[in-house]
Parts: sequence; C-alpha cells; structure tokens
Amino acid sequence: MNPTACAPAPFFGDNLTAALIGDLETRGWAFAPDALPADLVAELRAEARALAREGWMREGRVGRGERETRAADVRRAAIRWLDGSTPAQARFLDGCEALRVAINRTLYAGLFEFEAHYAVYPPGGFYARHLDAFAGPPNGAGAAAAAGRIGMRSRLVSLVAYLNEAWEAPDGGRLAVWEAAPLDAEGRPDLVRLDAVPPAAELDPRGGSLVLMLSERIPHEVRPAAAERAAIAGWWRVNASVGGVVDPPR
Ligand SMILES: O=C(O)CCC(=O)C(=O)O
Ligand SMILES: [Fe+2]
Repeated sequence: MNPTACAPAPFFGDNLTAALIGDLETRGWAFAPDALPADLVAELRAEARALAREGWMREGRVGRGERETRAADVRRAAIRWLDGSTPAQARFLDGCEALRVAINRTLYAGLFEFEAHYAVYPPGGFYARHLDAFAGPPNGAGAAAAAGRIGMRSRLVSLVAYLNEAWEAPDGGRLAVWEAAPLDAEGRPDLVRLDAVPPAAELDPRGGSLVLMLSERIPHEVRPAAAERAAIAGWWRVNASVGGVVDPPR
C-alpha cells in the first residue's frame, strides 16, 4: 500500500517548503513570490471577484465575539470565509494542509486547524498595522491566567496568498512587515512606536505570491491600494483544548 496515497497535494516542492519554514523559524516571516500554480490563482481570483461583485461579502470585521467591532478605520476590505465547497477552494485548502503538516514536522508547532477568508480591498482599501494574535502572558504568570488566554493566543501562523492579476508599483497595497513588536511598560505590544522604524520588508501583492508570519510576533500592515486588491488570508490555530506549544524550538 502506498502510504502517501491520501497525502494532500502540496503547492510546491520540498526545497521551497523547507526554505519557507526556515525563514519562518529564524526571522518570523517568509515570502515566496510566484509560488502558487497560476491556474489555481486564476480560479480563486475569479471566485473572489464574483463573490465581491455579487455582494456576498460583508464589510471586514476586526476581532471575534464580543470584541468584534466594525472598524472601517482599521481595515477597509470585504471578506468571505472559505468553506471548501468549490474545487478551487478544496485544492487551496489541500495545499495549506500540506504546509501545515510540513510546518508541524519541522517546528513541532502543534498547528491543528486552519481558517481562511477571501479579502477584497476596494481602491483606497488598507489594513492598519496589527498583530494577528495576542501573545500569552509573560513567563512566570500562573497557569490559570494562561488558560484564560488560550483563545486569544490560538492563532500561531498566518498565511496570505495574493490573487491579483497584473499588479504594478503604482497600485500600492504593499504588505509592510516588521520583525518585532516593541512592548509598553505593561509588556503589551506598542505598535505605534513602529512609526519611527522602517519595516523589514514591503512585499508586493502580486498574484501567486505567498506570505507566512508568526501571528503573535510579526506586526504588519496593508498600505493603501490604488486598485482593487484580492487575497486570501488564513491562520493555523493550535488545538485550544490541549493548549499546544507556541514557540518553535530554537
Ligand atoms: O492582505 C494582506 O497582505 C494581509 C492581510 C492581513 O494582514 C490580515 O488579514 O490579517
Ligand atoms: Fe494580518
């Protein structure tokens, strides 16, 4: 019996996978330009555009549950969650599953489940500087405090896949990434202080390019886009019920 018969089909080969995971481990983020199959990107782009046109997407919201706020001043984009119900979505989620398995195998990260949404930014759309997850309490805090914050820290690795057909520099919409968040006196991230710090990179949202980031560690922002900008943003979570290990070994 072929043990790989049921393995999910990866987006790309082992060398690129290893290089991305290496960058994720050493500097907290990784970028692979032009990494996704062009036919898959075209199908996903068509879906995102159709959904946006048909008005099935809702205004992007920031946060979850009670903390969810309508925040057009923070993010101007329309989102729709992927459910795997179309062949393109199923293939995309399959590639993400292959990445999850590879990341877990290399970093012992305990990534458990994946969630992702289309995000279509209209001309003028942006997403202000943020972290995708809140870090757990500092070392030495009690287990009860840690348990109470499991939900907030369950996003470990972020993924962004760009779907834009012909993106040029004047279209803007770059993703700026910083490699660390300064902390305030209480030990909370103080992202305003990064105003004075040039980003480590500004990444073009060209179709087929892929970004990975450690959700708790890498501040990032979407600069204003001059043209419609389509992407899929996704996150791997740990299994909150067992409170998986956050930090990769170093
Ligand atoms: O589209 C991007 O480049 C990043 C989006 C993002 O940061 C997010 O959805 O959390
Ligand atoms: Fe983000």
